[in-house]
Amino acid sequence: MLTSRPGNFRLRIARDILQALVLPPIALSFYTQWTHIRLGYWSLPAYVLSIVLAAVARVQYSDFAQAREARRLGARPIPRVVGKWPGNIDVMLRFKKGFKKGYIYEPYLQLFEEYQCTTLNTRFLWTDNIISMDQEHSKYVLSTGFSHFWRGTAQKERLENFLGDGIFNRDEEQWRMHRAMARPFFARDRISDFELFEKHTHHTLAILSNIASSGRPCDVQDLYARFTIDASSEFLFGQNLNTLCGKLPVPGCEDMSAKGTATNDSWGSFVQAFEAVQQIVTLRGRTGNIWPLFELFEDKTAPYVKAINQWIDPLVQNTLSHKAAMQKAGVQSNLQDKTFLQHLADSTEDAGVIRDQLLNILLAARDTTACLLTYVTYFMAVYPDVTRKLRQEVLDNCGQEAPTYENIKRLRYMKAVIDETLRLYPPSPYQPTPKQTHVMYASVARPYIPLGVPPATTLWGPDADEFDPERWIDPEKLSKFTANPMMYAPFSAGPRICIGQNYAFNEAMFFLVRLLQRFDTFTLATDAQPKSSLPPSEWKCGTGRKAVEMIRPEAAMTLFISGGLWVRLGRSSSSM
Ligand code: HEM
Repeated sequence: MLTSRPGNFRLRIARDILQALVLPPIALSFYTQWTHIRLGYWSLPAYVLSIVLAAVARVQYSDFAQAREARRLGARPIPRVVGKWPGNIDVMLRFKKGFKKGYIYEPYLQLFEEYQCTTLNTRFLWTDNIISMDQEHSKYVLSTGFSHFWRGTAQKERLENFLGDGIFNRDEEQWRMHRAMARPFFARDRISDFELFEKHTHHTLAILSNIASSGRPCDVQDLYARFTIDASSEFLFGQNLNTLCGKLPVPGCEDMSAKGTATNDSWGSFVQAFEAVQQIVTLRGRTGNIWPLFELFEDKTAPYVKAINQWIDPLVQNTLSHKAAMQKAGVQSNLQDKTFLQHLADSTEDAGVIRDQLLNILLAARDTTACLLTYVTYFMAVYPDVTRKLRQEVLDNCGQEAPTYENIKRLRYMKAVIDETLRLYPPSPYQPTPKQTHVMYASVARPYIPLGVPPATTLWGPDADEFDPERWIDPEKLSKFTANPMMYAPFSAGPRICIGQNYAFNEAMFFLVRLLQRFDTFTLATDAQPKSSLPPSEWKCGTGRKAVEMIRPEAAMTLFISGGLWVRLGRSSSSM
């Protein structure tokens, strides 16, 4: 049931090329033979013309069919981007440059502003691609109209080698099965296992204290990723990956990885590969459905996936060996005593499936919560008043003790800081969701656009791009969100809503309590930041967050800070 792999991307592009470039000349050749027309010198131009005419006819027919369908459904067509060059190639090139040099989401924002709308069809190379930051649209795609949408073949083609059979890359039966299998492991008693959080938090803080006492800066983005992967691997797979024990990036001399920094050891190789492959699949998405043309002779993800597998396969093998040993010994354990990985192994012997699901969950659990903690730390560094207020709340409610579930529920200001951070920097900003059945949305990338642009201002008010945790406390400010909850959905919505949301909140809040009990100042260490990752000076002339940003936010499947977040931590005198 689990192993039906989507088609090979080379076969698909070969079929497309055949349809576009070979079939029209063949049809013309049959026609000329049948009608005994001799083309002579005109053969070549006629064949070329047949290709062009067939392409035009295909596009015209698709437009006609869409318009007819829109009339039938009483739908309003989505405005199309009209570039200067055929196939909107000029806009594509502008996007490429914008994503490389500009501020995050800028290419999308510019288009929305140019066309004065919140949903647009970019129609690169005559292929519909809908981008939207419209809340009603999101609600329909993710929730009320869920059954009309799916991940679809295009996404699977892009991600197959990386995420394969995992939950993010599957639809319908396979997705339902993954979700049903994972759900019991996120029940409240399991996700409130604070002993586990304490163990990994303690380890992380010991490292931070050691670095802080020497006055050195630390790339907390890298450290938080180690913390989240160690905690979640033990929580879900019963195995501590112990990445916190590895070598740490050294300020000023560390190589930049695709996202942050990476050490030159086994963990570093995994990180390099894990992040590089995310960049490649993001680029594939931005290139449109012709991306296989650039990978005809090599699947660019292949070497990285190989490196990831080398790191992850021992985990899978351990699980299968454990299962075999249990079976041999005739031991039957119930669900309550199993880890998620053991439960998964009970349903399949296929090491590939186990590996894929493992990787999907690690991606979900590592990068997202690490991103949240990284951006909260960024804001604590930029706004010392926020840090002071957070710390006071922590000391008032928890003193120097490890927080309990009940303590955490009372930390209203901390929850507001987290919500505000997720509003400005949603760790998982895109959820490509193409249509499955007849609806008037062809395919949807759903960028969250929380910045200072007109639509965001219309939703959140004139201070939309400002970091203001009071937005989540002050009743008048909060009423904006309560009247329209879809304007804030960092965990997505509908049947595919994040399954780890409460785990993430518990983990992040637990960690922040312990962090603030020990440290009271956070200072950005731009001297340690790799130079190429600093925000370009021209950003200062921009608007909204771009003008004030002291780091460079970027997105490749998940959000991150280019080059990492380097900070110096000041130890509180009242700490343990
Ligand atoms: C701040 C932290 C987190 C954020 C912002 C977040 C956000 C999201 C979003 C937006 C989705 C939908 C993605 C899509 O449809 O493509 C999602 C799905 C998911 N998340 Fe999270 N997530 C977080 C933490 C976690 C953690 C810690 C775990 C597990 C330990 C987790 C597990 C999952 C899983 C398994 C899915 C797939 C659900 C499905 O397709 O049915 N997430 N998350």
